[in-house]
Amino acid sequence: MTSSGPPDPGPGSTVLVEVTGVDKRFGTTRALRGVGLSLRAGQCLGLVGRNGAGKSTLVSILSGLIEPDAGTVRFGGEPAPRVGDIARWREWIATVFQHSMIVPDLSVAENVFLGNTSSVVSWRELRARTRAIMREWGFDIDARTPCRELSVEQLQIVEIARALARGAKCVLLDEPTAALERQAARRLFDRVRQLTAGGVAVLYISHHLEEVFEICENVAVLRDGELVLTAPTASLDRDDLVAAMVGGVHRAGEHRAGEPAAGDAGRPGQAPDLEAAPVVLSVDGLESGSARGRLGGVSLSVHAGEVVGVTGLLSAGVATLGRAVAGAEGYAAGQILLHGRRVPAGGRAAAQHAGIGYIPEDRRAEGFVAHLGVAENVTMTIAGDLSGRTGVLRPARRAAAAAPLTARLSLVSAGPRQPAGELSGGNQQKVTVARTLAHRPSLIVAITPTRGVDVASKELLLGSLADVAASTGAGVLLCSDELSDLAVCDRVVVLVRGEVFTEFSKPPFDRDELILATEGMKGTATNGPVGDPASVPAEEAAQ
Ligand SMILES: Nc1ncnc2c1ncn2[C@@H]1O[C@H](COP(=O)(O)OP(=O)(O)OP(=O)(O)O)[C@@H](O)[C@H]1O
Repeated sequence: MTSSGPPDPGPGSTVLVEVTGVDKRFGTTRALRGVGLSLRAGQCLGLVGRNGAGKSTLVSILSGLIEPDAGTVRFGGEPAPRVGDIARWREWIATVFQHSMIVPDLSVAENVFLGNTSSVVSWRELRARTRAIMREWGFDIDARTPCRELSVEQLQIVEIARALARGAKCVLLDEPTAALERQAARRLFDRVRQLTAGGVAVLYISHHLEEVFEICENVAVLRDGELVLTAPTASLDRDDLVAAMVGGVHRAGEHRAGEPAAGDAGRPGQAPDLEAAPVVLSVDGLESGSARGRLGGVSLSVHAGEVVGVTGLLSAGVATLGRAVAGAEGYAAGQILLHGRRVPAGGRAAAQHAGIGYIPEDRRAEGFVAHLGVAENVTMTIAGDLSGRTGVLRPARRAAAAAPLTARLSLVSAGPRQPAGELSGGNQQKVTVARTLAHRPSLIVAITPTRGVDVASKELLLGSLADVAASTGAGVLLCSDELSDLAVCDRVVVLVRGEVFTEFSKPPFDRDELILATEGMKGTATNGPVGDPASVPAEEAAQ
């Protein structure tokens, strides 16, 4: 099953893109070593690997953004254009990145043909061509709409349409469901099938293995920069994939040597009566008019040692609630009390001072300082304690203080001094989490904390949050639309249109009931609990 070179093209399937022996170094980090793979017409190849395995580096090379140190990229049997000749590169490959490359102030048609027009432009013509593409592929978006008015799903469609307009034969989708709701993710799967049926090759990068099983014919696994497995998805099960990713036999519930298992910390000893524990957080009648999801009078509480999940659809106000409690945004009415004391509204510094740790949704904007080293980021909020009376804080002391936290989250870096901005996306998220854990807050607000984190690290991350709650008596407010995150919670509050719709207070929580509740319906349990990977079909996992 293991192979390091490009897999043999099956009969009748044309190899459109072929990568052989690709190496890429960043300083001392060997991000890719001798990687080879093929993208074939009409096939969807999944690309998976742990955080830092080299997926984004390979995507950047395939997208013509960076040059490999060694190895070749061939399009249709010919050497690829030189790096930088973006126009010719886009005739073969177009990438839909996690962060939208759409210009919000331009219309759909302008974005579809952005950088793809001769100097004399007939907008009428471009609109007509955009309409033709939308029609051909069954996309339903008006070519004249300004992109700022579109949803995340529609923006993705515009990016796919842009790829098709350039005649790209291969489309790379990098974590495409990360910001999509369940139904939108399902529609995306249909579009991927449509693309492959039309002869397009798709490279599908995801941490959601269920998605890979659902839509990819083949899957390639990167581990520490090496391609360790390429195989038909039908010949593997989830455990095989995880084993290839982590490098060893990994069965559900097992963990790597030296890493604490999620189960160890999942709900250690199940604190007998959390309701009787003192109230850490009390949210009272919170109202907000936030454009990202309003709140219409939300009240809830979190007790010491308790992990309370908050979930709902994208616009239900889940992130708004988390951001307001963390002091990252203001609110119109209501109050937030920590240990009975009112927390000033809308000030992150004041909230942190009061004891509220924050794992933000947008780690790039709020989570870490890119040019500072890993250890400096992790210990940023405890620098005063570490330097003690002398006021001198040596890098070695920072590194020693950060080490247990980064090890616990299995953070991959070139060392404690590596700038956080150079880390892979998932490892940047781990820096954010480690920093929050470091200052031992009495309440942790985490918003979609496992987004972009690999499947094995998710367990570690969630386990760490639960462990902190159990061992220090901190409260955790876990705001997430990923149902599998909620398995670690003691209670789950479901928001619908900015109001508390219902509460689940007895784990394990039934995923079907949770889904129904997020849609504003109440049902009867029929299926397995959340967090059981075997029982979470792709549409739920795609949340
Ligand atoms: N510009 C850079 N400078 C230094 N190191 C880098 C740079 N870009 C990537 N790396 C390193 O290369 C390795 C591979 O990173 P890459 O982003 O490709 O991983 P990934 O598989 O995409 O991870 P994730 O799942 O977290 O997004 C990591 O160790 C990362 O720190």
